[in-house]
Amino acid sequence: MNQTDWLHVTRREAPLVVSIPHAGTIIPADIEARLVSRWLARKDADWWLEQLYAFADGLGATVVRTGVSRTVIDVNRDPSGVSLYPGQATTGLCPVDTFDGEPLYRPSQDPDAAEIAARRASFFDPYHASLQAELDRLVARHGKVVLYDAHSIRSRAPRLFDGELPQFNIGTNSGAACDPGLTRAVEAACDATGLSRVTNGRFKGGWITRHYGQPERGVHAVQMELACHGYIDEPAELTPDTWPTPFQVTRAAPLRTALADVLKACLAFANSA
Ligand SMILES: N=CN[C@@H](CCC(=O)O)C(=O)O
Repeated sequence: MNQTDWLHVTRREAPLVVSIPHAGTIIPADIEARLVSRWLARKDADWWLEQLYAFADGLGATVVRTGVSRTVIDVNRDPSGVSLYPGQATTGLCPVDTFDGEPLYRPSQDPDAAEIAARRASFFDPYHASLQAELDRLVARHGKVVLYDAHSIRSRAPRLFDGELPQFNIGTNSGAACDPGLTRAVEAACDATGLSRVTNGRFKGGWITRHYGQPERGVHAVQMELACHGYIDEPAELTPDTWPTPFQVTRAAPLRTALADVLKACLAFANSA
């Protein structure tokens, strides 16, 4: 697969990079043939994020997005295979089950170490080479850059967390990934909506936030995990007939306005002395 078929980089000049690691649905045919079902393999995608954040390049943000499904390889996981949350339920670099614990592969079809290494070379490394190059380019130009890692998830996923997720879940690797001033600015933009928000709750930031967030080197990273009911219907029961639901432009409008304010707050922080 040619890189341009799946790796999308919109290059702009402002000191803000938006990473979209989980909206992809591409699964190569040889992998798909070994999966339990096409639907299950795409169930945990961050649906419609490219539509939700379509305004970002208009703000001057550089956007890096993979079209490849996280089921093939998850670019938000440590490439060495170390768990994001040791001892807790989570999905891995080449996940073998869904958020709900359903097996993704037919019996004896899980990827072995050689296949994981090949997927890493094909899809993980190019994504990160692009992300690193864009961050380097913008740090060289501005000195200080915000990396905003964009996610969404169902508001209820009992294997991963109790109860219902707030609308905005900000992750900064418990404060290590960015200056506290950026965290406060993003929190303020979320809180101005009156909608629910938590910082470093269940979602503290994945590998992208943890790896690139190095304030001392000019990269301030923040992860935004949205409860997806802010822009789409979330059915009580997920089946191939009910999920995913379509993107809803009207429903998404207030959330988009809030997210534009969040990204503007990121830019104001990056442009500050
Ligand atoms: N929708 C995706 N969520 C992220 C969250 C990472 C974290 O735990 O903060 C993921 O699975 O990579």
